[in-house]
Amino acid sequence: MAEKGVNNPFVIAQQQVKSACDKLGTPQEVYEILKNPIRVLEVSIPVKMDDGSIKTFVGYRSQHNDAVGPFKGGVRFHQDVNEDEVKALSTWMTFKCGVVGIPYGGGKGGVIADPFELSEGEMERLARGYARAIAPIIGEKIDIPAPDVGTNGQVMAWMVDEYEKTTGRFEPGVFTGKPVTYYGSLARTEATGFGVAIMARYAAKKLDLNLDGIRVAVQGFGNVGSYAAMYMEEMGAKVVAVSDVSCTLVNNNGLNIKELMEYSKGNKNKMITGFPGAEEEIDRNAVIGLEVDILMPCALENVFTSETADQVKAKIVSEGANGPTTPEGDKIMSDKGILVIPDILANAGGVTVSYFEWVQNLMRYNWTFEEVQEKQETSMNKAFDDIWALKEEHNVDMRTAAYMMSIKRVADAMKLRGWY
Ligand SMILES: NC(=O)C1=CN([C@@H]2O[C@H](COP(=O)(O)OP(=O)(O)OC[C@H]3O[C@@H](n4cnc5c(N)ncnc54)[C@H](OP(=O)(O)O)[C@@H]3O)[C@@H](O)[C@H]2O)C=CC1
Ligand SMILES: O=C(O)CCC(=O)C(=O)O
Repeated sequence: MAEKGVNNPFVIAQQQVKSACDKLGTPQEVYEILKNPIRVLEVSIPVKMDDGSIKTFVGYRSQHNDAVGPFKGGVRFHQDVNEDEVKALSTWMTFKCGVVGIPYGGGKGGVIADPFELSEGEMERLARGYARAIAPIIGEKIDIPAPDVGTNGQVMAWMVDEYEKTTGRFEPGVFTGKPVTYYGSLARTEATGFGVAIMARYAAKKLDLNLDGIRVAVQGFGNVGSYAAMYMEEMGAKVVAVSDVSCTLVNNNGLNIKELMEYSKGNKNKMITGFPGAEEEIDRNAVIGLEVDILMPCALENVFTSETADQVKAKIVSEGANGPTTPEGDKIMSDKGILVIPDILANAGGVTVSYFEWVQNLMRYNWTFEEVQEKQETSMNKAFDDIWALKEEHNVDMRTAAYMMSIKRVADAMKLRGWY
């Protein structure tokens, strides 16, 4: 999905930034600074495998911009990770943090590895090796990684432990997305999916759509997709389709999402195939063309492209994944009148609650689940309203408006700091 040539995500990220800079009329220095990450580190991680052999994995940490605050962004373990993908993801993080107005810049990490091919022990040694390798450039006030595709709270806990062993400093806030029992925040695990759902609900309200019985399809059933689906169901919608790499499950009366979450946990590689509560199983890619009102891409990049965007029948697309839509895909969906809630807004709940986790870590204090979700919702609804107002004022789509708002914040900080 994240190929280097066709639909290169970094080229797309640069185009998105450039087109919003042009709309804003920023001085050319702004794009000149924002077009590339400030630093990209490539690391080589030797891992002792269970059979006694040594296998070397390649990893990256890209630090895009820290004008507003420390670099922030997840770490992806996936076989298709590459340098340009990590650079794009770090660029998107800068502007995502700007959208919700949290005091961070953008960073992102990745390791070329298929987690499903690794035993738990190999996964732990890889996570620790990566944390050791990037330790010189991260820190609680410098760069704060978190989970992304293929990583989770346990991986973050290993990394915090390894960071302490490597540096001699106990800084639990150097990674976020940790388990609640080890310096994590309540409501972080749910945060990204919850945000994708509440942004869809907010958009539905704008379009006068009632959520009761509304048809929803979700692509990807990992951390983001599963909670997005669960919250949509709780809000009264019917989640009629869910996909992962194995298939798309369909049930026109609505899938029981909690049962599906339980089922996939116990299934090989956490897959959804074989779920008894589905009416039928169809091709995994068919999910995007189904007759639904709301579509939630929660997997990887380049889902809605010049070749596929035309299949979309939904009225609202809430982007849980980073970079699911290419600029051509955006144009096609916009021409069809589809309201696309851009990734840097729709999935900003994860980093927002990571920020709350970090604040709690620095204070050595804990908030309740309800407090965290309430703060998240207030922050994301405000971002939605601000972006909506800009979209109306400049007659642009929500993605361009989101970039315009965020670029202005980052550019103001760079100006005040004397970067241009
Ligand atoms: N975790 C977070 O807090 C945040 C994540 N995001 C973004 O959300 C997206 C998902 O991340 P997350 O849920 O954490 O990752 P996970 O690893 O938990 O889940 C990814 C899911 O995507 C599925 N998937 C992969 N390829 C395909 C495909 N071709 N078709 C259908 N499904 C597919 C996977 O299936 P399988 O398991 O079968 O391989 C899995 O269900 C990513 O783009 C990520 O960057 C954005 C903000 C925050
Ligand atoms: O929680 C975080 O810090 C970052 C999450 C992330 O990687 C993302 O929003 O893409």
